[in-house]
Amino acid sequence: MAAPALARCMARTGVLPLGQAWGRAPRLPPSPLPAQRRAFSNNKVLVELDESAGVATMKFKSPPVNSLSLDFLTEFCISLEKLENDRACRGVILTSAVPKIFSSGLDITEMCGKSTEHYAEFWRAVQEMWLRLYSSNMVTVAAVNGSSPAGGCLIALTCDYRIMAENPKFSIGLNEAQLGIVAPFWFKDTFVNVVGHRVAESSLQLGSLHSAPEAHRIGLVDELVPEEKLKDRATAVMQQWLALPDHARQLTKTMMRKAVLDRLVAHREEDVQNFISFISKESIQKSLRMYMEMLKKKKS
Ligand SMILES: CCCCC/C=C\C/C=C\CCC/C=C/C(=O)SCCNC(=O)CCNC(=O)[C@H](O)C(C)(C)COP(=O)(O)OP(=O)(O)OC[C@H]1O[C@@H](n2cnc3c(N)ncnc32)[C@H](O)[C@@H]1OP(=O)(O)O
Repeated sequence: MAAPALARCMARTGVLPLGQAWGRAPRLPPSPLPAQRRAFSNNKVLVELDESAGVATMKFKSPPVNSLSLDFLTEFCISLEKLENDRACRGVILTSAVPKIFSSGLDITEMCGKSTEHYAEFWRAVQEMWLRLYSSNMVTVAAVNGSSPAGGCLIALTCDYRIMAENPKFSIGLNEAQLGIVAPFWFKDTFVNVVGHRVAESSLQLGSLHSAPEAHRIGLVDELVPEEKLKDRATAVMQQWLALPDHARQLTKTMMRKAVLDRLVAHREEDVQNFISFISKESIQKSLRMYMEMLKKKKS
């Protein structure tokens, strides 16, 4: 199904028509086939699957800043679903093909001056991305090779393990408060599960963007490595995780994440309505417009 048709279907039903994102049967190990590499790509996400290792790399390629637009989110979910259903794939590394940027977070233009229907469609796609990634049966490793504010940080937090390039110019964090907006409860829950309540509380209130060393110190990322070693390190970490039996790891992951996933699943439509009423406020629209202007001025 083409991305726009799929987006419409997601807007109508609230889920991708490809199957449920959570509560799947455990994955089976891949059959011992000869070594093979496959790649598939749509406009914004490139996927390379190394069948012999059982590992895919998903590269975000939506310049200039890999913002999470409706199209991006739809393509992301399609790619993830394909891998989830592929017995040859047991793990996925998420990284960026755009230099210096992992992802700039939700596409602000999707949240400015649009219709209620558009906000609902967009927010369902954001929810879908998170539900699918957080509940994935695959091992998920974020190789954070650039700045990663807000929704970009959420993607990294949603993975099982985070490795960041130790470039002092890269920052990561849930900076929503700086935009005059509020991270929804499931962003907050995911953050708390990674860094703990105290750190999450102050970081969220201040809308902090943490430098790579600071992010490592507070546990937001698990490791820092020189940029040129990021890919190899992500591959090595993936191998360590895949050395364990899938079923034990998957059931443990489900046990750790179920409460947080269930909370959104139970309140999904309410969360969409909250988003619409919040984002439609004139004061919030004004804050977002000013923020976009600030980004543009920074350039000139
Ligand atoms: C109790 C009640 C609670 C109710 C709550 C209910 C619901 C919750 C409501 C809302 C929740 C929303 C959650 C939002 C999450 C988000 O992710 S918001 C997005 C936050 N992102 C950012 O703040 C990042 C902004 N961007 C930057 O800081 C920089 O662009 C950069 C990523 C560091 C890259 O810098 P640089 O390389 O210098 O590139 P430029 O700044 O020049 O940018 C290039 C062009 O890209 C445009 N752009 C950048 N980011 C975005 C974005 N996120 N969306 C759309 N567009 C973006 C930028 O404007 C430039 O455009 P032009 O070339 O000037 O046209």
